[in-house]
Amino acid sequence: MKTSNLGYPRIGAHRELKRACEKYWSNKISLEDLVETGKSIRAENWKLQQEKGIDLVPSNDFSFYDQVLDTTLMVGAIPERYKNVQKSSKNLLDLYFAMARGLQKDGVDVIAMEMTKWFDTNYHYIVPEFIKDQEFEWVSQKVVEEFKEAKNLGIHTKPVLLGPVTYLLLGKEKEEGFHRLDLLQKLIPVYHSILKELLDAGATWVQFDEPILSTDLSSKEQEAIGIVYNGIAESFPNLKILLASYFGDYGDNLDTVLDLPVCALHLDLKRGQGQLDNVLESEKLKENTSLSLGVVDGRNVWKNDFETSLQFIQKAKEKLGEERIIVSPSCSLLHVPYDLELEENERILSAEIKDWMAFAKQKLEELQSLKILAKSPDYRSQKLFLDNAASMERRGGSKLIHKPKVKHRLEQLEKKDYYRESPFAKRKILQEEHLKLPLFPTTTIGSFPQTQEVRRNRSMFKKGELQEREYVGFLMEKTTETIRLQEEIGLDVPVHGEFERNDMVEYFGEQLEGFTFTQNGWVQSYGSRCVKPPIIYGDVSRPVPMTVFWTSFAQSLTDKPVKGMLTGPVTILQWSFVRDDQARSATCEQIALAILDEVLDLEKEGISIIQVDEPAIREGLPLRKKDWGRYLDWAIGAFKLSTSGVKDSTQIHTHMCYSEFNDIIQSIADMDADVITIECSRSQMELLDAFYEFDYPNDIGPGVYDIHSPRVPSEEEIVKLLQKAEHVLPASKLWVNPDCGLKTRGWEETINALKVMVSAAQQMRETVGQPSN
Ligand SMILES: CN1c2c(nc(N)[nH]c2=O)NC[C@@H]1CNc1ccc(C(=O)N[C@@H](CCC(=O)N[C@@H](CCC(=O)N[C@@H](CCC(=O)O)C(=O)O)C(=O)O)C(=O)O)cc1
Ligand SMILES: N[C@@H](CCS)C(=O)O
Ligand SMILES: [Zn+2]
Repeated sequence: MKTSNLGYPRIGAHRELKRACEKYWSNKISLEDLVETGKSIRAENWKLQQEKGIDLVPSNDFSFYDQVLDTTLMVGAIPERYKNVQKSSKNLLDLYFAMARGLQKDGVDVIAMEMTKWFDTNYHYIVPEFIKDQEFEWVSQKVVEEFKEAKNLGIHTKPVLLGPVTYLLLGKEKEEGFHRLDLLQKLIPVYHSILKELLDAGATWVQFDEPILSTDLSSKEQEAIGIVYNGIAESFPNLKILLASYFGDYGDNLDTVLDLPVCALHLDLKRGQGQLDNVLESEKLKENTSLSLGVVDGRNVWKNDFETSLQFIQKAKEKLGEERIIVSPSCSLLHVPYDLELEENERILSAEIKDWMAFAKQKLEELQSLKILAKSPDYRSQKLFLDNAASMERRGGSKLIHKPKVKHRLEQLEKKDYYRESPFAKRKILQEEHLKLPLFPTTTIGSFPQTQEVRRNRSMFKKGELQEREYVGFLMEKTTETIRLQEEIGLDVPVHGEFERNDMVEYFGEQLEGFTFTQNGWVQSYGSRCVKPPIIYGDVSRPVPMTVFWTSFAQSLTDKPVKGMLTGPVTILQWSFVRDDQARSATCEQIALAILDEVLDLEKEGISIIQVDEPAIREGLPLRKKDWGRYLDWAIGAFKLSTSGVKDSTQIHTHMCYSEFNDIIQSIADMDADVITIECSRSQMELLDAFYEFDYPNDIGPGVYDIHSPRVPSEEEIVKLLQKAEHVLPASKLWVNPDCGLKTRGWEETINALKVMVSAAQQMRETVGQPSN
């Protein structure tokens, strides 16, 4: 029996990589310093995993930005627009960062590659771009270099490669007339060259990640998997292939993978528990194929229940024998924080709840314990097991979890609680009378720049170095300045700016009962950006108002209607670590009621426009279509529950970014928000087509400029986008706003861009009804 890990967090236990990257990007440290930081994080991770008894320690799971972008550079799929950067860069990392972030320097002006969500996680990958005559060549040697780097430290690793089928399918065709899978035959030789070099360097195992196998695949896509892995096995008979899919079971792809001549097949037994029986009972399971049993949850922070895991392991052991079992996490540990031991402040994370949890480092220990216990004939009498069982029992019996009042409130819900009083058409008239907004009303999505100054003040306040009075005074100043600024710029619906928030989810988690949070539980979201997901351990309720003070304060500074800003129940759920002792739908409904309480309090305080952000609704969609209906029922239901109790004259907005709407447009319409603001500029308003074709009934604010870039758009550009929008939707339905919040931007570019946006809206008002050319 072996233990294996699929991947380890790479941002550094104290976010060393984040800090080093950001310093390098602002020319504060040299390339050598940055490279050194990467090297020391890798060494630390490898040594730790070795110390914790992991037999198959991954390499090439490290990344300076993203593992999909690493693959793009590895196979030389560098889009044409970076060729000049490639020629002028002295090193591959600068080219790599230009692809990730765009580059505006020394006369070069090149936009970044698109970024989107990695399956149903809050991690973002850089989308590969392909053309019809795409060529591939082995460019970046990273995978071989890192294998050798570990070897020099005396650690024999298992290199991890993103498999070619998933890589191609996650990309986009940038031209018409071909399908990206047609490129497979050109891509395979590059993988073969790499494998040859890895074998020459002494590699034995290679892990191929093909998480696309947890989604619905066509027979052509399944065939592609067969072609790739039969080909590799044939060309490299001495290579031990570990094929890994995760975030779900293999479903209809199971026969395809069981046919493959691989040394080990990884099963995610957290998301796909039922598949172990299917695999063990299948006549197709090859005699020499081992199973990597993903029993330790790589997507959550709860301590492993050894009894459950050991039952899986024993079952597999009885059927296959000990030597064909590998004990693993369900997926890479990239999605969980580093180390629970760093959580030392009991006032933040109580000892009682900490006892129920395991972060990446603790999960390594769990793998080792499971291996030891699985080898023991009477594991239930072992101390390792008894300690774990006692902890499970303490959690099960804890008084912190169940709140009868919350459960009772859920039981009382009626159908009417999920519906607004009147249909949209009637609400719209009442809202127009009440709000008196012009055509093409202008607004922003909520956050304004979270500058170093804002973060430093909060950090000082949290450390006790700044009194509450001073911190609140500082936030009041920022909010006041921001309201004044929005008035000067001429925005019709100002916001308070969200300066008091560390994060749009964590901030709410900190104020809700049933949630706890961490000091250092950082998880990479994209590139150098991290989030600290709150942890939902019990029934959720809202003890006191969360945003009323700041919204009312902002409203007191202006006669314009200030838009209240909340995060919606599905997004709070999706971006938190969620309790695993009840259905996610039940937890989501509890959060919805807490948000409803806040919505009603804002309304009571005279706030007439309330935005409930739901950027994660699309991301939470199950990976298999058959599961969509059930999810959408409860997710859309939760949003409606959180917003339906208001008066007809109160305008509910929602906001979504990173979303493709075509396949869920009916559900978006069912949310019945009076206004939806969406990310649209990077697709040049293409996303609006879904709203047009569906004849979407309510109002829409298609984002008119990209907030991920410091670039200030021109008025002409925005007018063009708005005219495009007006072609598909009547002017009376359109709002004007950026793609998303402005928290990652600087002040200067924010002010300039908003001025241009307001001016473009004015131009549109003047031309309404006139034919545009
Ligand atoms: C909209 N997005 C979000 C997602 N998920 C969320 N949970 N939240 C989101 O907003 N998913 C999809 C997208 C992802 N986009 C982003 C965008 C930006 C960030 C980001 O900027 N992250 C910050 C951390 C934010 C935060 O929690 N800040 C805290 C702590 C700040 C900090 O590091 N403090 C320093 C001290 C600072 C000083 O003294 O100067 C420290 O603790 O050492 C805060 O503001 O209080 C990031 O820096 O990565 C994430 C996702
Ligand atoms: N209100 C949030 C939404 C981000 S998706 C913001 O403006 O940052
Ligand atoms: Zn957004």
